[in-house]
Amino acid sequence: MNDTIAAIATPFGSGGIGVIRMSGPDAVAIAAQFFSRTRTGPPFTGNLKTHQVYHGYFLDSGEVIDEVLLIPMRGPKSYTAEDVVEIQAHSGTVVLKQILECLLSGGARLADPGEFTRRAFLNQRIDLTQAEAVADIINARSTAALKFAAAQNTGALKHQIQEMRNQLIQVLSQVEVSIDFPDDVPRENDPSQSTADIDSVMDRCREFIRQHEEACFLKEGICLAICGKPNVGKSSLMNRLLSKEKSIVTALPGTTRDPIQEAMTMNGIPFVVTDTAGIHDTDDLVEIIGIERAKDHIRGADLVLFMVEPGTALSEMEFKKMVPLDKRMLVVVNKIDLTRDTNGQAKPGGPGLPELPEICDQIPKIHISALHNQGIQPLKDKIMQLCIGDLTMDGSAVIPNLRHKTALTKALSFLESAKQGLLTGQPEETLAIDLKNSIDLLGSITGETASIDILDTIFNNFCIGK
Ligand SMILES: Nc1nc2c(c(=O)[nH]1)N(C=O)[C@@H](CNc1ccc(C(=O)N[C@@H](CCC(=O)O)C(=O)O)cc1)CN2
Ligand SMILES: Nc1nc2c(ncn2[C@@H]2O[C@H](COP(=O)(O)OP(=O)(O)OP(=O)(O)O)[C@@H](O)[C@H]2O)c(=O)[nH]1
Ligand SMILES: [Mg+2]
Repeated sequence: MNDTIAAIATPFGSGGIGVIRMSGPDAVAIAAQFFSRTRTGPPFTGNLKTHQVYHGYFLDSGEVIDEVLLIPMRGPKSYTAEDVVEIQAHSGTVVLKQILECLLSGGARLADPGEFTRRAFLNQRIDLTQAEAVADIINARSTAALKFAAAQNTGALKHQIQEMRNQLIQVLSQVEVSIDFPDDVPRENDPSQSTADIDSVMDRCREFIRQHEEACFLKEGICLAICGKPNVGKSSLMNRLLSKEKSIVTALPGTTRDPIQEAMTMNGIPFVVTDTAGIHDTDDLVEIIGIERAKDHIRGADLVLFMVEPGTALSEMEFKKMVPLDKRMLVVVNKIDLTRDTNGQAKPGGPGLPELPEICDQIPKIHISALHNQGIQPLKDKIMQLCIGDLTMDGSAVIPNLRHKTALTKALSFLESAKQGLLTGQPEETLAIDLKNSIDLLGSITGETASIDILDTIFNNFCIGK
């Protein structure tokens, strides 16, 4: 990286200030050609000290382009670990472009998307998980996602993966000793320490993989669909969850036709909630289309709230027609006020709890009254539990990233094979290959063994100037 790159680091459009940054060996010299402490020049020739803020003017052939602040940051104590210069100018596309063009004419090259962060990685200031965390911070859609990305940015995931990888390197070195010096190691060497080490790394891989879906929910948000027969109170629940009158509620069955969608956050996690048309057999053309759309949303949902009301019965056939069985689902028994008083005592003469087919036995259930605002907080807690599970929000390492999951899954299968090899006394050479493969796969997560293709996919998804 012996050239110097430059880019506008702030978004296009007007704003308070705009930042242009440069990184590379000539960054300070290039900036100095255009910088003066006074409006009339001459260019600053003194020594620009690192991590100091200089007030002055950006001049193009003696003409003031803007009043700016200039910050030199000498490597390795900089974002890229190279010499970095930031120029803070007034924001506005024309000003920033003009300054950038001067820097390019002065010897800098326009940076590729993500190239600053790529340099930070190539200069080993950060690893790949931290580079990915930078992108996740920029794209975070919720406070929860931001918290995990920030933890990853400080190296939480890197350290865990490195620990696992080091543990395997230990095992591999034992194996290699017995390949190289077979006479020094008793043949019937006790493999239990090695299997224990492999087991512990496998457990940690499994734990990351198990939490992957929950971690994705944090990052991407969760789609909830409220569905059920007409008039059970779906729209009433929608409005309760949103705390506003979004959907029309009437005593008439068939009120909701089009799916009604709205975004909200619960416990810092983004949700998109969809209220759908009541599903039943009908000849009404509008309702038929509404029901088709309801089913599309049910298929696309991460969690289906399947609503039923007291005094009704549902056959297995009816149930299967409404929701696919493989869905993450919560049965919401609404209008519980009709069967129970506020103390939970059965109301004499009131309708009984809905009768559900046996296949619903395993599905979690919750009782609420959307009309009387009862059981809404327990419902929210249940939704969180079903989607996020035991993922604690303490910012510990998670893998909200398919690349990590794929690498861990492959590493796991090599470790499985290595463990079998150990137990069945297979040749050390085969064992060593399995171990090396899993070590490389863990290394690909942090970037120690990542290919150029992986780097390109990661950094090309960044914006220019990052
Ligand atoms: N103006 C500005 N604001 C910014 C950034 C930036 O580059 N410029 N950042 C860009 O993303 C973020 C801050 N991230 C940064 C991370 C590391 C270093 C850095 O210079 N690290 C060196 C020196 C640390 C030190 O002096 O203690 C290092 O780690 O060696 C700078 C910014 C957000 N805000
Ligand atoms: N007693 C009682 N009535 C409720 C409750 N929740 C909703 N209702 C009433 O049930 C009726 C239907 O409510 P909606 O929310 O429109 O029901 P829906 O499932 O959206 O109906 P469709 O859109 O027609 O499928 C309205 O009269 C509501 O006031 C509840 O918890 N208890
Ligand atoms: Mg409705």
